[in-house]
Amino acid sequence: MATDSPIIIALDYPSLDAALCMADQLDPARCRVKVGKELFTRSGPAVLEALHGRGFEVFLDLKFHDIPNTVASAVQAAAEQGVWMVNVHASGGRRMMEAAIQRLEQRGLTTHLIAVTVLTSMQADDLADIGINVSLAEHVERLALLAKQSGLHGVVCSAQEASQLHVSCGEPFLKVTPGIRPSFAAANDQQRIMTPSKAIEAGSSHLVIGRPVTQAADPMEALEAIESELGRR
Ligand SMILES: O=C(O)c1cc(=O)[nH]c(=O)n1[C@@H]1O[C@H](COP(=O)(O)O)[C@@H](O)[C@H]1O
Repeated sequence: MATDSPIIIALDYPSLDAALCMADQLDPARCRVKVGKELFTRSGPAVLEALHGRGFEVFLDLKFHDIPNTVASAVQAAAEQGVWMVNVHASGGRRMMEAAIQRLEQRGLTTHLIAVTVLTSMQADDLADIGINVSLAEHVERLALLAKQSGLHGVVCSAQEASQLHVSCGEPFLKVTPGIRPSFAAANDQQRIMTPSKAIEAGSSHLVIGRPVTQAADPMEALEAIESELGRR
């Protein structure tokens, strides 16, 4: 079931049962869901089947980063399981991204392929630690342009960079933004954060939201507060 909601709920849970318990409170007409490293490592493809069976479009967030052939094969494997979106690290480089998108095209697979620019948990200091001495905004833009030139459908970035990428990468180019924090939520380990409404105003196409909903005392109330902030209820 396709939804026009920009909201993607991150199902960061340690077991299939816990993830499905949350999914069963959600409505596939009102959001998509994201399966990340912990849940997929524990439950494997069974979680994708279970979520697809409930009508959800799934973003499989495994952030592949390896040699081109390995990443292309992993992206193909994800797409053949019917996921709506899958991601790689843009820092894997042009040849890696081109191999991945070409593999999808050769097989007629329509899964969205996007690239992580700079993780939303990072600040300028963290980039300096790994030898990157340009500004964070500049590095995000460089990786986003590389993803676009490699033929990818969009990027993962922070909402703080979305308006800049709207200008430099043009449209249509997906800007999937984690680090979303409604005013009622704690930042946790996220550094580059923004509220849901500001993120949409800045040009985010999709908002990835985890703990502000999944760890709220009443997750549905938290989701509804976000929907009303976005004028969707
Ligand atoms: O690719 C991602 O989804 C991602 C990229 C990024 O730069 N930052 C980031 O937080 N994420 C994911 O987005 C989700 C954010 O969750 P919360 O911080 O709980 O809202 C987590 O599942 C992260 O793995």
